[in-house]
Amino acid sequence: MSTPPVYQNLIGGKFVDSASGRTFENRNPADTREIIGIFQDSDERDVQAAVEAAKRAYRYWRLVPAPKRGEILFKAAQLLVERKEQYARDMTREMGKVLKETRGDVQEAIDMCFFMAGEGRRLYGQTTPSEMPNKFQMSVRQPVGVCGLITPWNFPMAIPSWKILPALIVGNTVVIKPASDTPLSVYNLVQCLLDAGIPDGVINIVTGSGSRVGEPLIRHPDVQVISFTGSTEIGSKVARVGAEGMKHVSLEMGGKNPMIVMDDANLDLVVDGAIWGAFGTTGQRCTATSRLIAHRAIVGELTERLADRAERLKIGNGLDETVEMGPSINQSQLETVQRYVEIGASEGARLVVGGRTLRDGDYAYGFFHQPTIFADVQRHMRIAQEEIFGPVLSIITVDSLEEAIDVANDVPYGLSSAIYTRDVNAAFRAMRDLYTGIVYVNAPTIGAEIHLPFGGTKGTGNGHREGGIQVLDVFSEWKSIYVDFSGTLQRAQIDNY
Ligand SMILES: NC(=O)C1=CN([C@@H]2O[C@H](COP(=O)(O)OP(=O)(O)OC[C@H]3O[C@@H](n4cnc5c(N)ncnc54)[C@H](OP(=O)(O)O)[C@@H]3O)[C@@H](O)[C@H]2O)C=CC1
Ligand SMILES: O=C(O)CCC(=O)C(=O)O
Repeated sequence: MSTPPVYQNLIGGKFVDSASGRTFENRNPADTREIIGIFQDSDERDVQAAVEAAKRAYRYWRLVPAPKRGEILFKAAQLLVERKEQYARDMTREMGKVLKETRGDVQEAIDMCFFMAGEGRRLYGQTTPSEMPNKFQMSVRQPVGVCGLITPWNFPMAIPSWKILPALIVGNTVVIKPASDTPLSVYNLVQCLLDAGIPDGVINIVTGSGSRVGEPLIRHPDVQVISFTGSTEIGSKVARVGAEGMKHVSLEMGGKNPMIVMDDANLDLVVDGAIWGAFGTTGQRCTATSRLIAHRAIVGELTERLADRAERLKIGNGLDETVEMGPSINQSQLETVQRYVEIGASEGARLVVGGRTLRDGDYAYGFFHQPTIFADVQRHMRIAQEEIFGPVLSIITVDSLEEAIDVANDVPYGLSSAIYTRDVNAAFRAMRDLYTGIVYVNAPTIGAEIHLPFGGTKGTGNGHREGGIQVLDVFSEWKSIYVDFSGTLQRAQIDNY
């Protein structure tokens, strides 16, 4: 076997070893015998050096005209296009999802890069008329400073791009801590930005554990913005620390996404949508369809058809183009799936298909689990309330649209939802009443596009959005500017206040 490549931290434009000299391995979740790379096991000292570098670079980068920053991003997007296939293959090896999906992940980074490049020529502010004669006023966005970005493993390039690119276009500098399961995709993205001409210190990468790298990063007094995607447990910690330091904090923490299927729905569409919504990316999307809320009139036929399709899904190494579902990301995630399967059975849900870990033959060295469907699930069971982040779909039966919407909203999360119906009135009522950040009509809960806001209500986040121009609010401050060109002290101004 060839020696795995070694990746160093990127600090101030230089690739350097961690202060401790320690490293860790990144292995392929479909075949853990394969080491993807050796990465730096960093600590607080490396975070300190990276934040200092980002702080120095900020003095220069914030003054680079935004259209120039946009040109660099545009060039990076072109490089990503050229390297897309290689990066998708790297991502499948480090994360496990199938090639079609990793190509989509890189494509999202490309889209975000072009989108934010264009923002370099907009970054629109406002002008308003003044209450005074001879006075002009406007509001402009200004950068905030050093941004600390903490990213998950399920969208190893897309999610980092949703954070890095808006931060940079506004004029901030960044320190990113990638998920330890998928750091390579962040290196690939950043390499394109470096090759496109991003100056030293504007982007810094520090790899290592959440506790030794993530924590010091969020606590660092010179980090003004924290953008985090991951678990609710860590997200709430980030929020608490951020509040103490009066930082901008943006959190995206998952979902328990419902797909409502009414009795008039096109079941061919539903079966396709539910299979990819639930089992695409092995269920490891925060937008994954994890609850199917089906009308009693069609639930029997739908359950049978879904079970048949799920049973025939080809599971394996995502580099094989015929494979449809890859492994879970790691042993702990696989154990979570197993635990929830046991919980579902013990709660009295009916296991329709799947439910087992795959260990034989080609599966022996990976974290594979069968696509699993439970029927007769009651709305308050744990498998209907808690995010599993694995290939498990719960089917809940309802008798009306009102009940379906009530069940759909009755969870602690509010990221994405879907309704399948041919009744335009039902569709509009669902669009109005589903309390989620994203609603799909006759499409599954996955597949967001980057130029609309992405994020959710309730426990999904803290009110911010990634994607769309709304993401710029996380990475900027508004400054209102008043220019008085009368040459005198205007009386009305004094009298008014
Ligand atoms: N909303 C989403 O898209 C995602 C949701 N999840 C949810 O989270 C669950 C667990 O996944 P997991 O990867 O463990 O999620 P985590 O929240 O632990 O990890 C997300 C990121 O936070 C980092 N991190 C971990 N601990 C800390 C800390 N104390 N301070 C700062 N940063 C930290 C991680 O680093 P490191 O990788 O080094 O641990 C990683 O980069 C999943 O089952 C799923 O429910 C997970 C991923 C994405
Ligand atoms: O499929 C989507 O809508 C995007 C999903 C996503 O970004 C996520 O699961 O974190």
